[in-house]
Amino acid sequence: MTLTDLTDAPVRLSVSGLAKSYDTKRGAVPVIADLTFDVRVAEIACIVGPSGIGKTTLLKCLTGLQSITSGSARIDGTLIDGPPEEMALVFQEYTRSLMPWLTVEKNVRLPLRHLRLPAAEREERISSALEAVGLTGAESKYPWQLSGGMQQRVAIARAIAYRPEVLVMDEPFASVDAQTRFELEDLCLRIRAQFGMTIVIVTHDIDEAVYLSDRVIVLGERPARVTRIIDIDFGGPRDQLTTRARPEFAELRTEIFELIRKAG
Ligand SMILES: Nc1ncnc2c1ncn2[C@@H]1O[C@H](COP(=O)(O)OP(=O)(O)OP(=O)(O)O)[C@@H](O)[C@H]1O
Repeated sequence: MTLTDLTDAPVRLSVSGLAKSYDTKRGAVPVIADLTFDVRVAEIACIVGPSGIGKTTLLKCLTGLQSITSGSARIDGTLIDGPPEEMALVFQEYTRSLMPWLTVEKNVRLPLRHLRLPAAEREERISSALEAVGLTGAESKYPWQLSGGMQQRVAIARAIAYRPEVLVMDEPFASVDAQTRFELEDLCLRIRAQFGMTIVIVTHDIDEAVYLSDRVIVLGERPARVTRIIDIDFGGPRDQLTTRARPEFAELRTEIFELIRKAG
């Protein structure tokens, strides 16, 4: 499969009629009413919507950290009813997700302890993950010796060393400066190309969603429903300057902005 024919790729993540209520002292509070969408193998899907609509709640349901009230989420056809082995999660708060007392290399090594890998493969995964994120040579540094962007690269390296089928990211670039954000977005595109991972990202940044996505899933209404699913095809490799300068880019941005504004 090439990255130009993703529409023919099999469905990896399938969400069907997913609803979620939180049990509170005042009773069950519905947050998500009804979400249905698919994400195919090696696609990048961004989830956008107004603040408080339930984006993080959706990611928690997909990663098995929260139970689903009704409906279902499946990965390769298997029902998600706990944290799936095939998934890895990257949070916005890299400072809280990395272990400050462990070196970069040991942070990346951590989740591999649970996989019974031959030693050579384990070492290869660690070094290729660090290489993929441009951190070769920083193995013995501690997270607190690195910039925010580099720390988020470590968190991403840790996720990709695990080689998940689906990489889930919750506002992963919200805490870094604009230049680093562009670099990390391009890193995402490279990871998808190199490892064929399916990537699901929650973002508040509409431009980021348009730049990265094969499909943008717009949430609206309260409790949340899918307002629209927008397929994005720029017909070739993406580039921060030329892709963002295209007229279709501006049209898509405006369309999504309007949808979110109406939904908010
Ligand atoms: N554990 C919980 N118990 C009860 N209500 C919760 C819980 N977690 C989240 N909520 C509520 O669910 C709603 C959706 O929250 P969520 O964080 O999923 O939205 P979001 O779209 O990710 O928000 P933002 O864009 O601001 O990050 C909010 O009203 C929130 O207060």
